[in-house]
Amino acid sequence: MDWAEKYRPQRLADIVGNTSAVHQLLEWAKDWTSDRKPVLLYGKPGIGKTSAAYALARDLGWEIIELNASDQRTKGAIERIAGSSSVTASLSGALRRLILLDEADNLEGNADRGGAKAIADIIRHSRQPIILIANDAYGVAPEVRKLCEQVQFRAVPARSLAPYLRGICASEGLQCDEEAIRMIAEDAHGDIRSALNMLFGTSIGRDHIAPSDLHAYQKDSRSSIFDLIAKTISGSSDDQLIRLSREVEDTPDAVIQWIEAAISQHREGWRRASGLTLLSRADLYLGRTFRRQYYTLWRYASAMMLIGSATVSSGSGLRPRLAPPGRWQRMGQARRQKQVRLSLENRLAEAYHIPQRTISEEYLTLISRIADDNPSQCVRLLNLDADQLGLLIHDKVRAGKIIKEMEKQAKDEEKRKKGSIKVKEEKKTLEENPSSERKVPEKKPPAQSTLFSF
Ligand SMILES: Nc1ncnc2c1ncn2[C@@H]1O[C@H](COP(=O)(O)OP(=O)(O)OP(=O)(O)O)[C@@H](O)[C@H]1O
Repeated sequence: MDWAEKYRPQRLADIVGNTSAVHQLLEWAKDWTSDRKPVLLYGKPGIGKTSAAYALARDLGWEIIELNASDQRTKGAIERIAGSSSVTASLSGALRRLILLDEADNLEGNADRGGAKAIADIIRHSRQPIILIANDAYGVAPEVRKLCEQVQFRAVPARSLAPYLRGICASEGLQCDEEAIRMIAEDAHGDIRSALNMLFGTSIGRDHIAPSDLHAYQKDSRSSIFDLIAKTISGSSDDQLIRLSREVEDTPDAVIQWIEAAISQHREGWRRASGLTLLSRADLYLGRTFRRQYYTLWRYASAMMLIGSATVSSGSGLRPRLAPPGRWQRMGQARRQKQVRLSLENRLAEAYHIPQRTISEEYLTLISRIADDNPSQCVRLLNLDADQLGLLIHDKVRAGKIIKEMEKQAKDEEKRKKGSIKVKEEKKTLEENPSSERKVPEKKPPAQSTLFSF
């Protein structure tokens, strides 16, 4: 068994790092009642989200049902599996049944059509606790996200990971040099699964690990795009660049964008101009590769983008900031924005019984003006989240404040309600037992509300 599985944390206390997230999760579970929101655990892969959910269930003696494969994500299947289990008592006699929805940021794919809506319905009606897991909270459909309490898992820093790796070496009887431990902890970038895999991979056939063994293991494994771009800009040899380009997982059309981002950082205009000219030639070859389905052309494209850029960059002394191309980030933001817009238009279409397209083309400006005059009423009526309101009133910051204020008011109202139930009980006790002398506070009138309409 590989070590990532062998050392999967069994109890919450075994989870490395993320103390406050684990605490938040435990508090949620301890106080759980059926009107409590489900939890959305999010964060990058390999940092313990799934393990934490299982460990929580084990610590509390809860049963766990996991739904993760996309073929289980059709509306009917979700309703059948999670819907029924969420409202019936556990057969095994466990106190509760924890429903785990992994890959919650992947509910809208082809096989999942209807998934997000089904999950939103289940969440609203479930009488059992639910944990959703996602890498990116914003990838989760807004109608689901806003029903959840969000708990962020963060990448585990190398200084917390190193002692953990040392412990594993000790229990495996493996000697590992401090420098090797440090390198593994840092190379993992917070991903504990990847650190364990690297340690396990390097340990095969050895009882001692030195930093040089690690290099050998890393060389055997795939090189990262970071190595490839750094080596290209530092002007490494043609052979080395071609070898690295075969090892990276990224396809040439992704690599070309990374190089473009790095080449654009040259101070000298001629380097930028020559580099970008070469990239545009490489891009032509890539286009032809796809159009003609003739993959031999990839080689020309790779050679031109890598060897060409290395020639242009050699001797520049540039140490580029290696970051994913800004265009991807902008595309991600645009995609997110589009999702918010679509969910808003669908909500309006449903509320006013007007087709979504008509809303988009004819009514959005009008509704936006009305919403601007009375945003909180609009939120109440249409059940909007901060992103949707921000889009409607064209002001993200104001929308955030309004939603926060409304959540606060809702909490206060909840407390007031609980208080008035208590007062009623005390009043009843007083009537039954007049000798008791407690004063009954006056009941406040309910908040006024007006209708939002157009
Ligand atoms: N915080 C942690 N403490 C201890 N071990 C961990 C932790 N995070 C990850 N691991 C190790 O990595 C393995 C994978 O972790 P897990 O499946 O919980 O990650 P994840 O965040 O849910 O990742 P993914 O998003 O890919 O599902 C575990 O079996 C465990 O060995």
